[in-house]
Amino acid sequence: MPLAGQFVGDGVRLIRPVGRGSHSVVYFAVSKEGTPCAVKIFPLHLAAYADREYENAAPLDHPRLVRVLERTTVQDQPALVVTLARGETLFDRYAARPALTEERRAFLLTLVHLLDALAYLHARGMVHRDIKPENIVAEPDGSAKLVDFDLSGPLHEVLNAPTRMGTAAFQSPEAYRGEPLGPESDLYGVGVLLGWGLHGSVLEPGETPPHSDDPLSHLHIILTRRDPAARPNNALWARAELLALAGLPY
Ligand SMILES: Nc1ncnc2c1ncn2[C@@H]1O[C@H](COP(=O)(O)OP(=O)(O)OP(=O)(O)O)[C@@H](O)[C@H]1O
Repeated sequence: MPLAGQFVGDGVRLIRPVGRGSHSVVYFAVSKEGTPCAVKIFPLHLAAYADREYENAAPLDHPRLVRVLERTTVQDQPALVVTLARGETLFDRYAARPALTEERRAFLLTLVHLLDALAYLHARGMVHRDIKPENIVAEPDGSAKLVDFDLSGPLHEVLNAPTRMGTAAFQSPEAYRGEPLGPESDLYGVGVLLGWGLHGSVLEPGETPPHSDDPLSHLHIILTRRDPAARPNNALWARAELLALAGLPY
């Protein structure tokens, strides 16, 4: 049976797909009061992802994070009702143009909002572990929200078996090695995003960035240091540095 038109949870009606990830399909939906929201639907065998995302994210409440409202099911598939992030993903928005030359102010605002979200998460003892353009939804002025907490978890979590968290191009070297991850690993992803904005493409891990006269290239280089111990681990410091280098007021 098609999912569009189905009712889930407390009278939430699915309207149409709005995004797709490797673990789920996400629908635009409307609550019974008429409020737009999103419903993230997982295949049955990934119920543990839905449970983990609900456990990790339900207590979170920050303007730069979507809120996970309810754990439910849709035609027996595990699902989450989530507040809607308006706009388009950074991946869609900047697929064909370097963000920092074409839309500097909007992209800087997006990075500031991302760092606000990470500062909140890190202060609560959590790490996102999957910073990438598909997980950041931005409005035309650059206002952004971070989505997708199914890989998130406690800082420096030791898992039963080494697990490579995240998505290859944005993954820190320690995430690639399957080591426990801290705030500096999320900031590595921010650094890769910044490099993408500067150069219009994602560099290969370890690749020397092309020369750039942009003052922000300094921050790109230090946020993508391969040694996690030599990399900044404070999102608020990175936010202040970003604005100072960009010559913008705090
Ligand atoms: N709350 C939301 N509001 C609007 N769109 C959303 C929302 N959550 C997710 N999306 C869209 O759905 C896509 C997939 O969502 P999400 O990243 O949570 O799925 P996933 O299966 O966990 O993906 P991944 O491959 O990163 O593990 C996102 O890239 C985004 O386009």
